[in-house]
Amino acid sequence: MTASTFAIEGVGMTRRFGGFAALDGVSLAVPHGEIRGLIGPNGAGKSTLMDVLSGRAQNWSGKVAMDGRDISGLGAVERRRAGLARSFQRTNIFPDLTIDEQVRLAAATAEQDNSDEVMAELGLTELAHRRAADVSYGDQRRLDLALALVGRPRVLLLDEPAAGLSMQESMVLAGILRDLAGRWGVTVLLVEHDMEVIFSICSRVTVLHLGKILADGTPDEIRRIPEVITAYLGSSVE
Ligand SMILES: Nc1ncnc2c1ncn2[C@@H]1O[C@H](COP(=O)(O)OP(=O)(O)OP(=O)(O)O)[C@@H](O)[C@H]1O
Repeated sequence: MTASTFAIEGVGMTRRFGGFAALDGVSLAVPHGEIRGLIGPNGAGKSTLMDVLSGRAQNWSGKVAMDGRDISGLGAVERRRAGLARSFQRTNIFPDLTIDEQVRLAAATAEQDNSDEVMAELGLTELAHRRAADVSYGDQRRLDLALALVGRPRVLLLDEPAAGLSMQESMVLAGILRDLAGRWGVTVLLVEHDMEVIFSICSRVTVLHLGKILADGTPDEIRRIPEVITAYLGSSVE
């Protein structure tokens, strides 16, 4: 056990492109075991924030800590070894490799190889020997999630895992994620445009707008904020 209550914490995170601040002094702390939603309109800075937390960003300032340990100086691979995994907005798979090959490849960068367990949890065992290009889009999204989950990371950063899925497929994926995160004790930061997914599995939601935090609260609090209603929920709250 550590003294810190926060599995992942970013303090004063700033990233500029020229004179433009894509991320402008953002601080965010996610307690152990929480599934935190991160929402905001296109260009709000969500992917930039994920880049800074995961170690992919160059030229940023501020601090990132896991369990209270400053990991700001670590690169993406070192952070992954430290238990911080990330999935990407666009599918990150190699079309010509089999599902089994890709999961094992991802496991090579993690501390423990639990490929079989992850494939079973995500319903990929039956498809393990098929090429990624030959399975359905929904299966590919579950493979993306498997690649992030292999090695049982302590913290998982997910960038739109439900993108392109039907409502039903999205809710199934959300259920798998909630169940696994709960059983494995994974802390999750989830960027997702699908509000049904966000509101169904997140205990708190942070709203990012123009590189700053606009609001932070429970799903019930967030769904009453006028900017959120306008951007995501149409004119009615109910
Ligand atoms: N490499 C880059 N060079 C210049 N500007 C960039 C770069 N990457 C991001 N930006 C700008 O930074 C801002 C934040 O982008 P970011 O991708 O983080 O937003 P986002 O909230 O993830 O958006 P989306 O929901 O569309 O993915 C945008 O205005 C974007 O144009």
